[in-house]
Amino acid sequence: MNTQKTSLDLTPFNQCLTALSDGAIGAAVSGGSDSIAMLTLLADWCAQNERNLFVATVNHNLRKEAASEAAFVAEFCAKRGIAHETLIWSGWDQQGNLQDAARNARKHLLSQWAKKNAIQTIMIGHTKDDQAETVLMRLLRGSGVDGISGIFPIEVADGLTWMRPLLEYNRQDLRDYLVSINQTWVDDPSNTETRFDRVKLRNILQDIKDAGLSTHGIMTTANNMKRARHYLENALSNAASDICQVTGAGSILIDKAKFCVLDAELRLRLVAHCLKQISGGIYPPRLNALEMVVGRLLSGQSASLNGCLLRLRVDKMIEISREPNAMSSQQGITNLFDNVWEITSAQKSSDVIVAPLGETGISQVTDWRELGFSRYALMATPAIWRKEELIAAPIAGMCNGYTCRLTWGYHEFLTSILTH
Ligand SMILES: Nc1ncnc2c1ncn2[C@@H]1O[C@H](COP(=O)(O)OP(=O)(O)OP(=O)(O)O)[C@@H](O)[C@H]1O
Repeated sequence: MNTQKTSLDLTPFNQCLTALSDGAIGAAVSGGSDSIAMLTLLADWCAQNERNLFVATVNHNLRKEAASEAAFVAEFCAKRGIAHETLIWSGWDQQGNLQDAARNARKHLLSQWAKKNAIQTIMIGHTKDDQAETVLMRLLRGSGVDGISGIFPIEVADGLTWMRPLLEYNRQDLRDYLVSINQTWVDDPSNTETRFDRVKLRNILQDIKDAGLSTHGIMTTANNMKRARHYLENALSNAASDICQVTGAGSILIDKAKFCVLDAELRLRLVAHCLKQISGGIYPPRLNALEMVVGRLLSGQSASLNGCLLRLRVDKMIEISREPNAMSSQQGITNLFDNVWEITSAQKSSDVIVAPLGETGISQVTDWRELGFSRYALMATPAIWRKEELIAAPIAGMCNGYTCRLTWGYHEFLTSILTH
């Protein structure tokens, strides 16, 4: 246990860390007060518990001060002998919501960094204030039970554990603590830019507090919703084990007759979970898009969402499969393909391209019908190409020295329904 004398009650922090598994710990640190407070506490905890700590700062390349903020974190780490890396994002295409795009990119960069350093758990500095802002924002957007249950102290996504050890702390208390130990931080000017919804809500929450009202009820609501969410996830897990099958071609089959009589909430959840599983997406689809897709399925029509195709087959099964045009091709056989396929080969393979089999590929494969997989599912399985020439399509039965394995199956599909 951390025994350092501070004005801060370390019980919630230490309690959260009891759930840590072995191995290296990563921390996402922007240089702001929340993540610097987290880093300060973590550095002490890791030193006392002889654990390896790695720190990353994402430079979103959106403000000129970002490089000096990353340097501030790097300097903090250098003084303490902690490994630090700055991860640079240069990918905003000026489309959609900038804050959402930056958050998604950050999560992706942090995941890659963690995998490179064999980090199992990434610490994030979200606080009670972030929780209140998030719940309010989701209320305004019309979220369901999951959204209103807010952010979780521990979450598993993209093969990693994301931990928020400061979720029980107020930002002001963390700042007071930093001041008390003479630790500075950097203030990100975009945290006060009122063009962002989150900043508007932050100011509204402050007005509520200034008016003498407590915002604590927001946390209570979030916790009540978490309980309801837990119940719904269990119900979904039971329903999915009854009506779903996972195919070896990476698609999921749902018995349409049973789907139609399923509770409306469970129908939405089931489709969302299938999409998340198949596309490897970190974020679930938006509720209104999901409702539209479920409506189409109930009336026997096909739909497309989150890079997946949903269609009714002649055998009255709904099949959800990946869409080939949503998958990126890959030079050589290096990482997982489309996040889910593991490909191996005995021969040198740096000159080949891995891309979905697609229309062009499947027309060159004989006997695929005998394998029992649908054409749509097979077209979204990996194929090995040399220029335009198809070399192998292992799942479609054309191996030529290559093997291909789906990294998830029925068991993973069911267990990942239960998020906590
Ligand atoms: N640029 C970044 N690099 C690394 N981690 C980041 C970055 N931005 C945010 N994070 C992580 O996500 C958490 C929540 O981010 P958010 O944007 O809500 O920041 P915040 O509430 O202003 O926190 P902070 O005061 O630490 O910047 C941060 O505490 C930190 O752990």
